[in-house]
Amino acid sequence: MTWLDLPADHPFGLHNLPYGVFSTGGPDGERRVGVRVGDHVLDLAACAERAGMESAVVWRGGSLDAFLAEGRPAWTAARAWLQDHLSDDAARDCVEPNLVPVGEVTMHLPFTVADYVDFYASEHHATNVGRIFRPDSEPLTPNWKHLPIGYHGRAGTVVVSGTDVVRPTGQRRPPTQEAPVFGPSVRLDIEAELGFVVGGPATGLGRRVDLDDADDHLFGVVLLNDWSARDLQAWEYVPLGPFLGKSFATTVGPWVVTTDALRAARVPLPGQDPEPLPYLRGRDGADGGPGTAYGLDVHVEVEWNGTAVSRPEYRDMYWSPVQMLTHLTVNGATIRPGDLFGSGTISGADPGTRGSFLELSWSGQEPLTLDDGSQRSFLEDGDTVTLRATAPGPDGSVVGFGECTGTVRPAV
Ligand SMILES: O=C(O)/C=C/C(=O)CC(=O)CC(=O)O
Ligand SMILES: [Ca+2]
Ligand SMILES: [Mg+2]
Repeated sequence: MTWLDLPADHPFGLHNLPYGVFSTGGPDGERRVGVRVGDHVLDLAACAERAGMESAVVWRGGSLDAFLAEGRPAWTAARAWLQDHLSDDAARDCVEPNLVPVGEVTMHLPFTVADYVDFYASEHHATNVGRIFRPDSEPLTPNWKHLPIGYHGRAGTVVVSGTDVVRPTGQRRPPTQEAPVFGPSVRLDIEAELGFVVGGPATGLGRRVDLDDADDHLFGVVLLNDWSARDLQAWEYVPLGPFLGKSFATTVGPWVVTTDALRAARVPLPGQDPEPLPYLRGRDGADGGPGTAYGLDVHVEVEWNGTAVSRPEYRDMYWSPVQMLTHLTVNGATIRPGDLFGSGTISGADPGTRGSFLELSWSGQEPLTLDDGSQRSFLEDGDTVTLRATAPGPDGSVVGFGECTGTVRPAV
């Protein structure tokens, strides 16, 4: 217990300490790196400077970029320093003046997104989409259980929670027609995902990251909504995969929860059969615990205009984040700090755990009823979708991710 007096079950207690970038005095205020502590944001550079910490400089500059580049030893040291400082009465003088109530801040994109990749790591999601998009084929393609399938997305349209999403316009082919039409998407959807934030030294061209080293490149985890225009997607994706149906916006949560804070949330994967090729194979954990290719016990909630419509469980994901990162570099492609990769839509076997409206409404055949009595299959203008998540922390504590929200605006 410290002078901060945070309840033990607070999702932003000292066991969490996620990083973000905030301003006060509105969105145009100076951007500062912050750490969420309870219902406050700690101005990290100001606090560290006041404490005479030499490395405080990495937190100046209004983004996490420099800190991400430092790598695992610096991340671990910073976490230990924060935990010490925030629980030491003697440090109250440098902490307290630099705490800003969370209601007074505007949150910004926490880091410069370098390359953005999106995977497809849920067997249930891939099976559902396969059934809906390709009813005449096997739902899972022959490669699906041999490699984590992904595509390269658009880093420049990754936006922070709270940013409006303009309904995309493009080509779609109505079901009864041969020729495409042009106009606003009429099947705008979401995808509830986690995003993994890469840090540490950039790798060189031609090098690959071994599975055992992948963790050292994983700084943290954000909530991620991969907004998807299903009609644009269905018409354009053969043969090269997702393009304009997904590149118009991807929303991330404002808080980067560190992989250090998620140690207690590691769980074994649901099971991989057939066994993957050696470069993707982890080592088993002791006593049935998580191995080196671990899953994460993160509980996600999807809310549509205030109605909770789904509760995806990240532990249902087939591929581990370290397998995704390893696979991403196996051809010698470089990674660098600020790279972001999405897990893919988080869907489980239970219909109440599906992470997209395409699946929840089964492509419009089974509309959902919201609490206000209205019915929905896909998004209407003015609709708001909010993702939330928590994970178990040490000793019965809870790790919060905050919210990842966005409202749909009419097409231009
Ligand atoms: O199976 C398909 O054709 C496409 C599926 C997706 O929507 C791709 C995607 O974004 C991956 C995911 O979120 O799991
Ligand atoms: Ca996706
Ligand atoms: Mg997207």
